[in-house]
Amino acid sequence: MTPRILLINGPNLNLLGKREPHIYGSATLAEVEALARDQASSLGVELETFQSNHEGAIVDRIQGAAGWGPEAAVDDRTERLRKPSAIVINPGALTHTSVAIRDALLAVDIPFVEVHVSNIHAREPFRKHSYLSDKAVAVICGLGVYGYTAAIAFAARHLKAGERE
Ligand SMILES: O=C1C[C@@](O)(C(=O)O)C[C@@H](O)[C@@H]1O
Repeated sequence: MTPRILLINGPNLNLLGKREPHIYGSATLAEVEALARDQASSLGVELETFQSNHEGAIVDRIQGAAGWGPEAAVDDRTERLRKPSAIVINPGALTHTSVAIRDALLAVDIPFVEVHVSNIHAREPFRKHSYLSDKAVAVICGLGVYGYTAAIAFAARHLKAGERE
C-alpha cells in the first residue's frame, strides 16, 4: 500500500505569503501545499493536507489519523483505515503552548517531523520552547518554506517503516 504523509499547519499559517513576509517569505500556503503534493507524487507517497486555526480541530485531525474521534480517516473505497506513516506538522504558535497537541501525537503513535518556517531560536525567548520537539523524529526551522520540502523528503525516505494499513 502506498505510504501516506499527513501535512498539518496550525494557526495563522493560512496567512503565509501575507503575514510578516520578512519573516515568513512570500509563498502562500496554497503554493506550499501544491509543491508538497507534486513532491509527494514524484516520491510515490500520498499526501494529505490540513490547516486549522483551532487547537481542537488539529487534535481531532490527529486522532482521526489513527481512526479515532470525529475525524476518523477511513479510505472511501475500501472502508479501511488509512493511517499515515508520518506526520509533518507546523503547529504555529501552538508549538509553544499546546500540551493537547503533544498528547494527541503521542496517543496516535505516528512518527512526526516538526517544521517551522522561521528560526524560532533567533526570535523572542518564548518561541524557543516547543511542547513537541523532544518527541519529534526531527525538527526543522529557519529554512523558510523549504523546510516543508526537506521534511517530506525525509519522511518519505525514512519513515516508511511505520507504514500500516
Ligand atoms: O505561527 C508561527 C509560525 C512558526 O511555527 C514558524 O513557522 O516559524 C513559528 C511560531 O513561533 C509562530 O507562532
